[in-house]
Amino acid sequence: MDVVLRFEGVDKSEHDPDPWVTKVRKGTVRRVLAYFRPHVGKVALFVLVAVLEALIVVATPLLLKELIDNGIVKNDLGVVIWMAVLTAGLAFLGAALALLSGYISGKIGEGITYDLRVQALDHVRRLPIAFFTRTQTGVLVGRLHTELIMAQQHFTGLLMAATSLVMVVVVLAELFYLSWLVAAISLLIIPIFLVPWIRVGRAIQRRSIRQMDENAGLGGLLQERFNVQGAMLSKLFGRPDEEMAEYTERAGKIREVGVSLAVWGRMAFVMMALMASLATALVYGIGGGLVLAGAFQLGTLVAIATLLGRMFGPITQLSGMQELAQTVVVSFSRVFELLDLKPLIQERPGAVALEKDVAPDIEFENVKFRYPTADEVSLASLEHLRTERERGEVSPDVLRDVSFHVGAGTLTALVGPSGAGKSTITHLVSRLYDPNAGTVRVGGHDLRDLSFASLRETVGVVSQDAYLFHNTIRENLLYARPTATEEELIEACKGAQIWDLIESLPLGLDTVSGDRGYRMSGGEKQRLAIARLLLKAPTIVVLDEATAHLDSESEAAVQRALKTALRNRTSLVIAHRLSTIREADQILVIDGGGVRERGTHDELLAQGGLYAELYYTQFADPANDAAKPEVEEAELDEPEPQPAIQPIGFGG
Ligand SMILES: Nc1ncnc2c1ncn2[C@@H]1O[C@H](COP(=O)(O)OP(=O)(O)OP(=O)(O)O)[C@@H](O)[C@H]1O
Repeated sequence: MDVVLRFEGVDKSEHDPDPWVTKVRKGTVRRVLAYFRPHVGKVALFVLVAVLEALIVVATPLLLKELIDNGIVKNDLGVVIWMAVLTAGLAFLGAALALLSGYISGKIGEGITYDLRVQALDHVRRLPIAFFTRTQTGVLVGRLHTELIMAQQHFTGLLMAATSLVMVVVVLAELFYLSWLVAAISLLIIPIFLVPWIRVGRAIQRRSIRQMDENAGLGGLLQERFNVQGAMLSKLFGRPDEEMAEYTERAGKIREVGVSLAVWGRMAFVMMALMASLATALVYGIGGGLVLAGAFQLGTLVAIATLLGRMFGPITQLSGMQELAQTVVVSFSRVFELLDLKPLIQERPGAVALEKDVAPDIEFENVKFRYPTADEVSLASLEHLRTERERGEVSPDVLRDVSFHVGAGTLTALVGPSGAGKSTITHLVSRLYDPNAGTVRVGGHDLRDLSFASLRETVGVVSQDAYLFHNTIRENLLYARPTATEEELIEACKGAQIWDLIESLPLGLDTVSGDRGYRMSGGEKQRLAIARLLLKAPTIVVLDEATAHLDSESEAAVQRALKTALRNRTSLVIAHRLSTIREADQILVIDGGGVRERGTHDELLAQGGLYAELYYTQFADPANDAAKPEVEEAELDEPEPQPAIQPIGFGG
């Protein structure tokens, strides 16, 4: 077998050097073996038990020989009874040892997989956001979970195969001791059985891998289509017939490979049984002749036949050992591949913490930034589509020489056309990415000098589409501050204008929200996110004001919630509402990855530049009352009609 495993859902042409295939790097075996180190004691015990098991297996035929030759043939009932009792006793001991061996191999296999899994999870959670934006979630989850389970199973299988090695050696030694002629003949005929057996093994292996591929492919597709957003998109835009055809085709492939696997599995079983029967016939044929010729006794013949019967299982297991070992190495190397991915954003040794509860200022100085390419942050094997890599992806500059200062405790509004770079600027403040040149400072410190813990504490982010875990509202809120009391939770919810709603729910704070829970509107979700922010009480707030999907009532409530959230904090807001923009101490008009204009609303209008243009474009829609200065105060208290089409000028 080639030491490769293919990844799901990717068509591969025959001669294509395929990045979706895991290639085992040099040193991988040594690396796998290193995981054994903490389990050396258990491995030694495992080997000891394997030897004892093998000794019991070879002792039984000797007892049978004794029973026949000195008991039955010599008419001695005492020997017959003793030997029968001893055989039964050994059978019990053998069964107990087999259980013990299974337990130890399970402990070793599970222990090593546990170590690897914990290490991988810890590593992946440290990877930068760029990794997650590049990676197909289903494949990543598969790598961290399903494939590891498989690796563990193969690993345990490998350990069990190792016991077979001990067994075969001991059985062969005894065969030679009993009759070198029969032993030699059996050694010669074993390959005749083994060659087709290995072929069957390979056929099964190939089909198992294909089955995994097909299952993972359908799993990934379902994960994408059957989550709430995916289901919504496919209901609104999907082509049900084509979609169903795709599901059917994939399910058909799974069925096909499943049937083929069942047939080949049965074939393996039949071959085993056939092998054992033919061997028995052969041994009794040749051995019977030798007994008649007086070469050895009847008891020896029975012992040899029994021994051979015991040898086929271990031999067939051994025949698959090399492939099993390769599969284990491949499975591990797929996780190593992840572990070797260096996090682009790391905490500097000796990183400092910002002073708590004091709003710091924010400064961008000649910041240049481009999003990392796939090669820089991700693995080809974790991406679904390969087009970018194949074309030699280049990543254009998104921010070119951005400089600005946000005073401590002030509000800066970012406005500008869609794709201008506003969100990117906010990403740099929370250090989701590091700039390629220039510096981002908070409280006078380069962000790269701050500890992650301090940065997390300082910067709070509310995005447009607030994400909630599938858990109770309470747990979602406590995520921001696990120690918060009931009173603090309620206070935060009141501040975020969401308490009335929560109170009206039958289960209140214990209502399950998130993907499969209580369906919250966009505005409600954002207010809950604001409550989460209030609980966290950061000194810097980064906010992407919601535009879409807010009814006028919840939009007014969100605005009120924001007033509380932004008070006494340094705020950077991607602003979509005139009220926020007018309240800002400074407006930055972002265009083409740079700060094109800066000033207050009135100053910028007076300049008659891009801001004024965007502003009047928005005004061009007479239905857009939100943009009219005179209704701005009222909108915080009373619902008002909203524009049918969102303004394109102030963000996207
Ligand atoms: N993760 C990413 N990887 C690569 N390019 C990205 C990524 N996110 C954004 N971009 C690109 O960076 C540019 C700036 O995007 P950004 O989201 O900062 O714009 P924006 O001003 O916030 O736009 P909008 O108002 O529409 O949200 C765009 O050209 C966008 O395509």
